[in-house]
Amino acid sequence: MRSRFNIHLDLKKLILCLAVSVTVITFLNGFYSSYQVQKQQLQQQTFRNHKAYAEKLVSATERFLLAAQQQLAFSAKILATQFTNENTLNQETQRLLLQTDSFNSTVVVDKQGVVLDISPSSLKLKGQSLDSDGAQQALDNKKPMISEPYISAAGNLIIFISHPVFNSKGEYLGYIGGSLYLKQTGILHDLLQVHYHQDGSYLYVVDKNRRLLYHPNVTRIGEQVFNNPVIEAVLRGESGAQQVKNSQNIMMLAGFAPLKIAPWGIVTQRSFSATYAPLDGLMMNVLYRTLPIGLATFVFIWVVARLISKPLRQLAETAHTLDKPSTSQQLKQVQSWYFESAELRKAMLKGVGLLHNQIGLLKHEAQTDPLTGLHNRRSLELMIDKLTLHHTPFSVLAIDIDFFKRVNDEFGHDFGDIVLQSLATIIVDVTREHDFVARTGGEEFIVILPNINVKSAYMLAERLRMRVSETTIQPVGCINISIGISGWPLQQLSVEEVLKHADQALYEAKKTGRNRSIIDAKYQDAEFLTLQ
Ligand SMILES: Nc1nc2c(ncn2[C@@H]2O[C@H](COP(=O)(O)OP(=O)(O)OP(=O)(O)O)[C@@H](O)[C@H]2O)c(=O)[nH]1
Repeated sequence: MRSRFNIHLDLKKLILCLAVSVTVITFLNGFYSSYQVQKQQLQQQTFRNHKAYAEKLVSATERFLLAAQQQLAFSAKILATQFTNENTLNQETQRLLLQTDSFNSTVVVDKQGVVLDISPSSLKLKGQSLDSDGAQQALDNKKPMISEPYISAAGNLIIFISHPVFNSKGEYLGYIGGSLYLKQTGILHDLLQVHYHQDGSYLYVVDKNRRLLYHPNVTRIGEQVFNNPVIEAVLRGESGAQQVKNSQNIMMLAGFAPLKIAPWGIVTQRSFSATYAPLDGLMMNVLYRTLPIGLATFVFIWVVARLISKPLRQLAETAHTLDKPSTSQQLKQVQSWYFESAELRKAMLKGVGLLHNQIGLLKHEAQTDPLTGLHNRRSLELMIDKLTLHHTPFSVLAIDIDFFKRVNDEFGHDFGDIVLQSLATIIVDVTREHDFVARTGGEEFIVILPNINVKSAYMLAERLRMRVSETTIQPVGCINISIGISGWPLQQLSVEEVLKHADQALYEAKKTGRNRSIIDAKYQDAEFLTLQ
């Protein structure tokens, strides 16, 4: 039956395919898992770092704001007794501006909101009323405060830190304050800029109105940012870390922490691509390191596949020629080194043995006369072909039982068979081992005598005839035979003609009284046979 799949895959290729697929899948799975684990670790690490970083910046910023408030408190104490002394006012505003380096400008304002002194003086606001949000808040609150960001009279985005000034009787005199220009360099800017990472991380500070107080992109300072879950979380007073999409729709890993001293929050973040960039190199490294082992595994599998498939392939190839005599030898040479192939070889050897026995038996039956066990006509033809092929001369005896019909008629067919078998035994007994005896018809026999001339053949025929006539076959008694003799080669006669001449001589013997041997007339003068 034809295979449903006409695929020319051999075992070696199948093993190789299977093993390579398993190896590649295992490798890819390992590679992918390792990538995912590394990525997760990197993400966790980045979250931890950024949260810690945001908290650290919160504490640094709070320290700075606290220090600024303390500096203002110190000045307010001095001004409590010197509020009308212009020199002292000027000294304090300048000292705060230059010594502390905390503010972009400093100012002393009386309780009506009029500027008593301002540094730098280039701002030219002395004597003017301040009506900015920060100034108004400071006057209204009469306590230390940090304002919300607002646009100053000079057009700067400002945060104003102020401290009230009370005299010894506790009367409110005004306040002293310092402003931080959010869009310009200053201590707050420096503080946050110093910490700015060069690895793709950045941070921003946001106030309760979701307004950016600090951002590395200065143009965005003052901008309000809505719908940002990280900003919402930090303004709720939470600190932590999470993934977030920034305003440019870039995925970020963010850490965040709120300030306590002001309603602000600090967010530090890094893009996915910057975070995971080292992974590419790492994974390439893994690939390079795994490659030699992978190649070695492949070679190992290839060799093993060859070893496993070799005996089976040899057995499969031998299976095509089971009827050849050399098959057994070929099977014995197959090195079946593992159980299944060894068993298969054993079974094939057994099968081949049985097959050859069967073939031999059939061959024997095809060339044997079943009654006498002598060669039959087919076998006779093969023998003659062989002799003529090798130019081996031979003589022919054509033998026939005289009046055999009478035996059958008188004793029955079965006893007739016994006579035939007895005659066969006598012929084999009288002839030599390498002479060829065949039963070619009912009671007709042909004997081929290789390398025997017709004269010697005649003498053997006579010996045979005498022996037959002297042998008693129970219950038939004695029988006689007639023999015609010819030989090959003779002149240009073919083998068929030679056999015909033996028949003619036999006919002659019958005609001239039976129980005799006659050499065909053509051979009367032939003393010896010679090759032509
Ligand atoms: N028992 C037996 N008889 C056979 C067999 N084959 C042929 N015969 C018989 O052999 C006989 C041959 O008879 P004929 O051809 O008349 O020859 P014959 O009686 O021997 O007479 P001649 O040959 O002239 O001497 C026939 O009776 C056949 O039936 C066989 O296998 N067994």
